[in-house]
Amino acid sequence: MKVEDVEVSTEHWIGGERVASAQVFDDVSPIDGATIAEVARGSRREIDLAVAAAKSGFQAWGRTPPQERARVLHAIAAGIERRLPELAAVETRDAGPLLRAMQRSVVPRAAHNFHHFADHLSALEVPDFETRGHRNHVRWEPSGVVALITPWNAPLMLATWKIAPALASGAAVVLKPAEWSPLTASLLADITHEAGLPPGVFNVVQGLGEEAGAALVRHPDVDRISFTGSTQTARSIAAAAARNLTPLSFELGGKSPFLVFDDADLELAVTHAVGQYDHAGQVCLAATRLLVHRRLYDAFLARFLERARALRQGDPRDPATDIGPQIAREHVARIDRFVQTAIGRGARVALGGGPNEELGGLHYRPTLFVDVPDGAEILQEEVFGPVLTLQPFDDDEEAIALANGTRYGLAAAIFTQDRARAERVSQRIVAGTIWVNCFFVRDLRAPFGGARQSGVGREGGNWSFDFYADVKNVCTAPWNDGAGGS
Ligand SMILES: NC(=O)C1=CN([C@@H]2O[C@H](COP(=O)(O)OP(=O)(O)OC[C@H]3O[C@@H](n4cnc5c(N)ncnc54)[C@H](O)[C@@H]3O)[C@@H](O)[C@H]2O)C=CC1
Ligand SMILES: O=C(O)/C=C/C=C(\O)C(=O)O
Repeated sequence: MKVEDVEVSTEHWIGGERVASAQVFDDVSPIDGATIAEVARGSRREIDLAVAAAKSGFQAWGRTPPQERARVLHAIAAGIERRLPELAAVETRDAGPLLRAMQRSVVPRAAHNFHHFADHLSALEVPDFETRGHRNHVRWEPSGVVALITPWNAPLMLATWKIAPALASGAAVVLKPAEWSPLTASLLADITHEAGLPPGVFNVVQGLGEEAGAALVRHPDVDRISFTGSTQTARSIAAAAARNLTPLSFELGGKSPFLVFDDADLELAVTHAVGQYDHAGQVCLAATRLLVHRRLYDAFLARFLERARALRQGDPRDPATDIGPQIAREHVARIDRFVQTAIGRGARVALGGGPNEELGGLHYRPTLFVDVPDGAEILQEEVFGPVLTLQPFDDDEEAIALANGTRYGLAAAIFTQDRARAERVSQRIVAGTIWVNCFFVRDLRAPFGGARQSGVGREGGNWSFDFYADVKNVCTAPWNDGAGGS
């Protein structure tokens, strides 16, 4: 079928072929609430087929020389680059991100995910060290079938962030994309095929989490599970994985702090603080708890409100739009529940505070809470919408205590012009990633993941290979064949 004039298959991609299901589910666009596709609703049957196809595809792919794997990955990246306009248009219609962000950064990042892990594979440095004349030689061996489960908020970018290192390591993949934004995964399947990836090495099963997703994670032939999504879903996946002792990697929710010290560059800090509304706040990393030194508090608040009031909500395809819609009406209602509960607890709305009905109710107004009572839910739970809180602090100790005061530990942002303070505070904040005087600067060699309830394990660079591959050490005694060495 056609979405934004692009031909997109709504069937699964299994063993190099399109496969239908008896049942379908509706894919609704967040732009106008229209049903844009009826997508195959996979069940245990399709998961069994896909895992079997991956197992079979793995036999040859796992033995394919790294240079050849890297070549195919670069070809996939080139396919993504070639089809950038289509991928951007379809994902914007499907999930609601700004079209210009898709074109400028998200689709290029998806291609970069493949280029990066292809290059990483080619340059993989194999540790080799000696123990009393014995040589230890470390190898990353292909592991088998990898199950990938991804969320709706950044479907193409987050799926390729996992698919690329999994394929690079020699594994075969079964991807279950989120049911709220399933379409670019289907286009990606076409791209992998055009790039020459052999049948069965990459499979996509569409469907609902509790049905197709649950069947995939409990499958005994799955060798790895990598999941990005909510902390709540992670618990049921961990329980399923426990039955087969399947190794898992989780990238989960967050409630990241944004610390502005009294020596910070105020304009820089405000620019990044307002940026936390990007993608209508549907970003796991979003630093939604603004913690500002009391001396800067009033100036920060005034400047923040001025900048945030200038943001334009609208159609994400319009270049003048800064903030697009939320993913679904249910999600708008969920965000509003958090906001109304906060108001009920006595938090004061300094900005926004409800859906933008003038735009049809799928947009939520950028919202800022001040004077929030200690312990309020809005300071603790991930809203996953354009809702920020602002709290003052008096000294570094209080800032650190507030920053660490949730069950999450995904990321943090620190704004200060004092290097020593940045170093000291970074050491004490519990988070997988800390940005100092910047935000969302990503290098794919860096470890990425969350502490506490924000994740299990790290991906990125060697950490991805350590997870997706079977790491093996070969320890060899000195040879007595006259050739020397071990
Ligand atoms: N740490 C990170 O890198 C990121 C984390 N996220 C987190 O993702 C969440 C938002 O995404 P959602 O799609 O709402 O999360 P979700 O947890 O509801 O769903 C994520 C995926 O899991 C599947 N799923 C649901 N129940 C399942 C089950 N029982 N078994 C197997 N699979 C199941 C869904 O179909 C979907 O594909 C937020 O909490 C956000 O913070 C989002 C992006 C990045
Ligand atoms: O850069 C990454 O690998 C992950 C980024 C996460 C998001 O973009 C998100 O949650 O939206």
